[in-house]
Amino acid sequence: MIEVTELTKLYGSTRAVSGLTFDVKPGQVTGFLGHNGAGKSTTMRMILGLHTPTSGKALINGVRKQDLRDPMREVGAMLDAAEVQGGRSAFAHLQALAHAGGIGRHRVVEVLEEVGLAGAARERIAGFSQGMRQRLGIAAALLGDPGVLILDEPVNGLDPDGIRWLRTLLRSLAAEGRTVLLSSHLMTEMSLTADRLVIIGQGRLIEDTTTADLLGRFQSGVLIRSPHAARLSRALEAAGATIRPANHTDSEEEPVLTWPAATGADTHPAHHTDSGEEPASLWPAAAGAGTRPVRDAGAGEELLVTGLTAAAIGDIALANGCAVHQLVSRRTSLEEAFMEIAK
Ligand SMILES: Nc1ncnc2c1ncn2[C@@H]1O[C@H](COP(=O)(O)OP(=O)(O)OP(=O)(O)O)[C@@H](O)[C@H]1O
Repeated sequence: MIEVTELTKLYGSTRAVSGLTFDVKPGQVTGFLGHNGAGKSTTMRMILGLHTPTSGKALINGVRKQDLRDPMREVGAMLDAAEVQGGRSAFAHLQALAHAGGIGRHRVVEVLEEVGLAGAARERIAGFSQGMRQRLGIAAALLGDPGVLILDEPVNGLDPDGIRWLRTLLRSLAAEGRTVLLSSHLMTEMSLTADRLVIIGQGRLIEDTTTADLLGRFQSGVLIRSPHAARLSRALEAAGATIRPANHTDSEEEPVLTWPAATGADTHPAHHTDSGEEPASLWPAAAGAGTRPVRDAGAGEELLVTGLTAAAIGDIALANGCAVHQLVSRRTSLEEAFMEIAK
């Protein structure tokens, strides 16, 4: 278990981490997401006792890392795989670490097997690819068979096979009841690996949620454009659909998709005052959309419909005598969603 409470780190005038609070629970893979410079590495370094917090605290199994009685067996970490000295062999490197932690030689053999480096164990690290270095870093983290694992950008440099291997490894370690925290700036990869997502931006917490919840908010939808948008919207909603403006605007109005957790804004629709045409109740505050009423205007604005297939939408439009000028299935890319959330 990792507990981060009101953690703050200032580097001179740079506020790298700001009042960050979240838990990382055992039995799950937790993804720690943020753009470059968001504060992920700084947070991990504070959890690992390598940097001193300006304020707040970060605990592993209820105590600070430096107060753990048997640190290597309680927590394993990989921060920067490139830092490893290149002159030694992988075996010699791991054996030195094992020796320092009072861990037997047999464990070195085991972890080399586990990360797929047994065949390269006697080769000098200097000749390793970035992916091999990542595997070696993960082997080092696993040496003490720890209950808590902290990995900074472990996917970097891995090829697709390596990424799949790592995903399976981390999920099985979590299934054994371990606490697994890994950072990344790749939303799609994290969504495939992590059960929970802690997303930060500029050192602050933006989201702490399950991956399933986040994916649900960015589910598939169908983009439609109709000169009878209001009538069609009513018919679609009556059939159980949720409708919101699509994630762009080509009018002079403000952008329509905002992310409430990022802005803290209350995005519940306000009554439309300039046309008075449609009640705001047309617009459920679904998925945190910055919503506004639908108007029938020219070719109509682009709307994102969720909860119905494109075929069902077409049938409903026909049954209600609504022309449709565009009907396109769309899946919001998770990277797009992440850009929106974390900006
Ligand atoms: N030792 C340091 N001295 C001064 N500023 C630092 C130091 N370490 C990090 N920073 C600054 O703190 C902020 C957070 O950096 P950090 O490396 O924690 O972010 P990150 O999310 O891990 O980014 P990346 O994915 O690029 O590693 C950045 O503005 C960075 O420049």
